[in-house]
Amino acid sequence: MALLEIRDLHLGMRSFEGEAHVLNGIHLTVERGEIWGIVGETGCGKSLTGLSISRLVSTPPGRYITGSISLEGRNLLTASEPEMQSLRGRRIGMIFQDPTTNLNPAFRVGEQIVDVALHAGGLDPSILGVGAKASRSERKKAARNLAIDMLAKVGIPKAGERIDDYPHQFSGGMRQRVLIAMALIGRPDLLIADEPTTALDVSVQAQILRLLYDLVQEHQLGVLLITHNLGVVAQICTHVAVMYAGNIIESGSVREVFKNPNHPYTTGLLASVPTAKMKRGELQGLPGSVPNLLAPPPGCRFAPRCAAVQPRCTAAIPPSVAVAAHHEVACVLAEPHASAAA
Ligand SMILES: Nc1ncnc2c1ncn2[C@@H]1O[C@H](COP(=O)(O)OP(=O)(O)OP(=O)(O)O)[C@@H](O)[C@H]1O
Repeated sequence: MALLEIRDLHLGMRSFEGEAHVLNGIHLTVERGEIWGIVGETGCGKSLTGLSISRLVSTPPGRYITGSISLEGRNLLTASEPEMQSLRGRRIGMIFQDPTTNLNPAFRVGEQIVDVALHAGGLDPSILGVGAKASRSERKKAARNLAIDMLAKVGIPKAGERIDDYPHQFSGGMRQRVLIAMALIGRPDLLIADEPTTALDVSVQAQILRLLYDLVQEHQLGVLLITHNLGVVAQICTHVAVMYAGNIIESGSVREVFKNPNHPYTTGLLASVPTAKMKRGELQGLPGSVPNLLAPPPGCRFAPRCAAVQPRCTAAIPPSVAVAAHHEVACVLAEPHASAAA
């Protein structure tokens, strides 16, 4: 059974201007030990996919959500709110972009991480390693020790002392490490990391990504890494899902998709990445912009920007077809490759 299985996920949002169909039939399967890079231009639905899995899309503005999201067979869309709360504290870990807004400046780092450890320990006593009859002070002590261990594990030097500092006494990279420690303290099976290193300088970014990679090797969790950075995906992800205007238009193993991109959007996205070897003026951008999701174009939503558009592209959304093992593409251009692969 897959760790995470998303089938035909649709999400609608209501705003002052009208109703936007922001996720438009997402399919995704994540196994343990896989790190999926979710990429695509701004506004294509990456964050809302992550928030839908943890069921954190508030209603309103969320209007409807249909399809299924299964965590080892349990459909999260039909789970009760208390069940979701315990899943979020234990089996699903989340890291968001900005460490300054996700730590409360008024409380010591230790108090915040110990709270998370106590919550996780309440859901699964084995996490704290104390018996069911342990007193509150014994549980608190175990939670503090666990918090210090986790902080040390994510590379906070002198964790036993730093745990009593306030967030403003930590650098941006260290605050992000604290958030990673918090997300991992419940030993999650699935980690959703939404641009976890965007606000950090490149050397800290590299350290944190290395840490994530090592943790996946050690604990065999599944990760969804939402990012704009295709270089990061090439470095640490095993798989990639390319999103465009609410759909996954190409997905598969990083090696296969990056070596042999089939969808014109993926090709354009890869051509937009600057490299040190490029000559001045050689960098290509993608012409046009993501469509307004209040009134998306008919058929393939990329058609108005596509240089290879054909009349049938606007008739219906092309189905996703396998063009090789671990490589699927939703584009009419991929159909001949699909028959050849079959
Ligand atoms: N609360 C909301 N109300 C209405 N529409 C929303 C709301 N939140 C997001 N959207 C719309 O949903 C679409 C997808 O948003 P989402 O945040 O998932 O994009 P994203 O791919 O993560 O973008 P970015 O890379 O900029 O974070 C966007 O068009 C956005 O305008």
